[in-house]
Parts: sequence; C-alpha cells; structure tokens
Amino acid sequence: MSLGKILLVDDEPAFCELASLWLTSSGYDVMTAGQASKALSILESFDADLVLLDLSLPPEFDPQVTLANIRKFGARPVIIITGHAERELALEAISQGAWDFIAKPIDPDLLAVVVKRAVSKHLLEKELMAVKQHILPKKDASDFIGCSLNTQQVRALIERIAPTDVRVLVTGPSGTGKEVISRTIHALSRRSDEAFVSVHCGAIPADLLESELFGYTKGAFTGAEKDKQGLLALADRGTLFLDEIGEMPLPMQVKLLRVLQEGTYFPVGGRDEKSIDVRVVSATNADLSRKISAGEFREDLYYRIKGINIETKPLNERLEDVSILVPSFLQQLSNTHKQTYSLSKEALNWFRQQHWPGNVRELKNALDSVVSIARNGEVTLSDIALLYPDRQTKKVELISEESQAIKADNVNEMIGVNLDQTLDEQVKNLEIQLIDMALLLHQGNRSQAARQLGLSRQGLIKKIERYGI
Ligand SMILES: Nc1ncnc2c1ncn2[C@@H]1O[C@H](COP(=O)(O)OP(=O)(O)OP(=O)(O)O)[C@@H](O)[C@H]1O
Repeated sequence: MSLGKILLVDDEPAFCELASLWLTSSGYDVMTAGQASKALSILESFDADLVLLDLSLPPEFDPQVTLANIRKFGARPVIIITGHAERELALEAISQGAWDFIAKPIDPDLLAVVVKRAVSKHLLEKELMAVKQHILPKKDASDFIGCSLNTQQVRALIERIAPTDVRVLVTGPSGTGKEVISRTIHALSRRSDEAFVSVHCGAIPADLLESELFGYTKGAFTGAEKDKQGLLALADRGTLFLDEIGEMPLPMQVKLLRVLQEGTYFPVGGRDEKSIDVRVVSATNADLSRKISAGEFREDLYYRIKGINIETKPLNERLEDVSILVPSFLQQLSNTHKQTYSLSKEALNWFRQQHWPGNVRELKNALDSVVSIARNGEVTLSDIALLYPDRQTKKVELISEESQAIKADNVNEMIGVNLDQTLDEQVKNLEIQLIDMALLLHQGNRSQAARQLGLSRQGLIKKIERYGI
C-alpha cells in the first residue's frame, strides 16, 4: 500500500530521477514536473499529499516568483528544496506557507523524516475533514433544492420546526420531495445522531406490518424461532418515517394510535410492554380528508400524526425551481461519476419548458438518462431529441394562480444560476430577480409585491434602493 502521493518539482532531470527512485522505493507514489505551471496541471488529476519544490524554476529562475506561487498548491504541505540555503529565504518560504525547508545536497535520512512527518500530517488532516463532514450536523435545509417562493417557504418551515419534537405530516404529489423534506427534518434535529427509520406502509403486506413494526417474541407464530426487534425499536430515540401512511390498513391504524398516545407497545406474542421515544414524521400523496370521509382513515390518528403539515406543490406550479434543480443534480452526477458534465443553454431551456407530471423524480431521471448518452459530458438538445423525440421544445404557461400573468420564458430568463459566483452574489441576484418578479406580477404595486415576498413595504423599498432596482 502506498504511504502517500508526492509531487516533485525540480528542473534538474538527474535529481528528479534519483529522488523519485528513492521516494518510490520508500513506498510513495511519485510524479515529477520541471516547472510550476506543469506541476499545477498535474495536481488536477494527482491529488498529492506533499509537494517537494525547488525554488529556482524556469522560465524565470526567480525564487521570489516561486515563493509567491506557493499558495496555489492548496492545503497540502510544501517542502522547499533548493541550493539557495540562505536563512532569509527559508524564513520567507515558511512565512508564505511552506511546511519546511531542506537544502541541497540532500541528506536522505533527513528527507525521510521530514517527508514522513509532512505526509502523515496531511493524511490525518484529510481524515479529520472526512470525519467532521460525516458527523457535524447540517445547519440548513439546503438539501431541499429550489428557488421558488414556495420552496423557500418550505425550507424556512423545515428549519423552524426541525429542532422541536413536533410531529410532521408531509403531503403532496408523488416525486415532489416529501422524503427529502422528512430526512432533512431529521438531519437538522437533535435526533440526527440516531436512526432515521423509514417504513413504507403500503409496501409491507398488511399481515406482516404489525410484526415488522413491533417485532415479535420467540414462538409468537410459526417460523418465529427467536425474538426479533421491530422497526419501532430500531427507531428508538430517532425518527420514525411513516411513508404512504394513507395506505396503512385500518386495524394497524388502531395499534399505531395507541403507540402515539401512550408511547408504549407490545411486541407480537410478547407480554413485556416496551417504551419508545420517537419523533414521527409521516408522508402521503393521498387526500387524507377524503379517506377519512370514506371511512378508510381514522380521524383520531390523523390528528395525532398531523402536528404541522408541510405541503409540497407539483413541479409545474413552481417551474422556476427547474433552473436550480438541473444544475444541482448535474453537479451531483459529476461528483458521483467523477466527471464534469455540462448542459447547453438550449438543453437547459428544454428542461425548463416541460410539464413534468412525475415532478422532480421524473426530471431527475430524465437528466440521468440524457447525461448517460451525452458525448464528452456535454448534454445538447440533440441528445435529448434522441431520448425524447416526441417532446418538442415548446413554450409553456406557468399555471400557479399568482403567476398566470407571466410566461414561463420570462420567469426562466429572470431566474438564472451561475455556479461561478459566490453565494453572496448569487443570493443578491436571486433577491433582485424575485423582487423584479413580484413587482411585475403586481404591476409595480410595492405594497402587494412586499406582501407576496413576506416583507414589510418599508423593507421592500429599502432593498429596492440598496440594489438600485
Ligand atoms: N426539492 C428537491 N431537492 C432535491 N431533490 C429533490 C427535491 N424534490 C425531489 N427530489 C428528488 O426527487 C426524487 C423523489 O423525491 P422523494 O422520494 O423525496 O419524493 P416523494 O414526494 O417522497 O415521492 P413519493 O410520494 O413517490 O414517495 C428523489 O431522488 C429526490 O432526491
């Protein structure tokens, strides 16, 4: 196993060859470069844990130029190797961010110690970062992606209620992100270190649901050869996600109601009452009021699970979100496949102009498909036409009530994402665009636009002045 990756930057081929042989035989992966610019391009594909850098490099052969570029090597340690052994230069190199300084001719024993220390430090830092990213709780609801007012409101609600223990019912059409919302609530809650247990109430056969949820004791039924914990026990201290709760059979609804009222249950066949501490988040695309009227869903259970209701809208009522969803999913695909994907402007417009009856799930699947056939990672309209020959690029109307006056094209032109900009710049641009949109919708009436944006009239005027709208 390699001890780490080292990039050696020196313009003397003989030294490069010798040092590289020596480091390789000591267990490191080594690449070499004769110039700083070449070294930087190697780093794009070779994630070195250490850079060994000569200070006097072509074309300038000026140590000051090399010193000024040290930060371009990123967070990895840089050890300066040079014939210029002056103390001044050494100190300057360290002040510019170098890890250490070794003078030629190099003592191999000293190099071995210094290299080992620097590589270990960097590998430990990388490990620590990975652990931190894994364990640090997320602080916002940005996993629920979108820029429409509705999506922003949902995100704000998630962030407000996640830290409480209130029960949540997420309703809305299939593929609109109900599970994303539920997982985000868990991730932002004080229970985030505990389990998020998902139960698909419609997918588990009715006669198995009780034992799946409550577990069973040995001998409870034929085949129950030993005690088995149920999903409720697994979710203890965490979050229980009851997906498609509208499909839960009535007899099971009665039993669930008892758990929610008492916080206790009996495993199937068991006499020992178990206590449970779970936060319940439920989701459904069914109309529960209609189901209650039809006698298919218990009203008392409805009020037990409802707590706070978050409602998701169909994607075609918030088509602005497509402009943010597509680049975000594209970025996720690039990360997963370790390849850069991009989308031509026309292709992005095509995505903005579809109706997406299957909502975000359909949009995401369509993007997955076209990316898989795109040449050189760039998705074009012709790739889309190959997979969706019947879906022409056409103008669509936004159908949300308050947006009826605006053509989708207008909105899409107004809401743009640019991943090259800083977050602050993008937030500012988004604010300007949303204010523009609200003013347009209300024919310039600032009071109505402010109400729509959830601002006071004075607050809106301040923003208009600040942004020079
Ligand atoms: N706003 C969103 N941000 C990020 N991803 C989303 C969003 N909405 C939906 N998705 C993605 O779309 C797919 C479907 O989402 P999800 O399963 O949460 O929908 P759902 O409403 O629970 O669907 P169903 O009712 O069919 O279970 C997932 O891949 C999810 O990651």
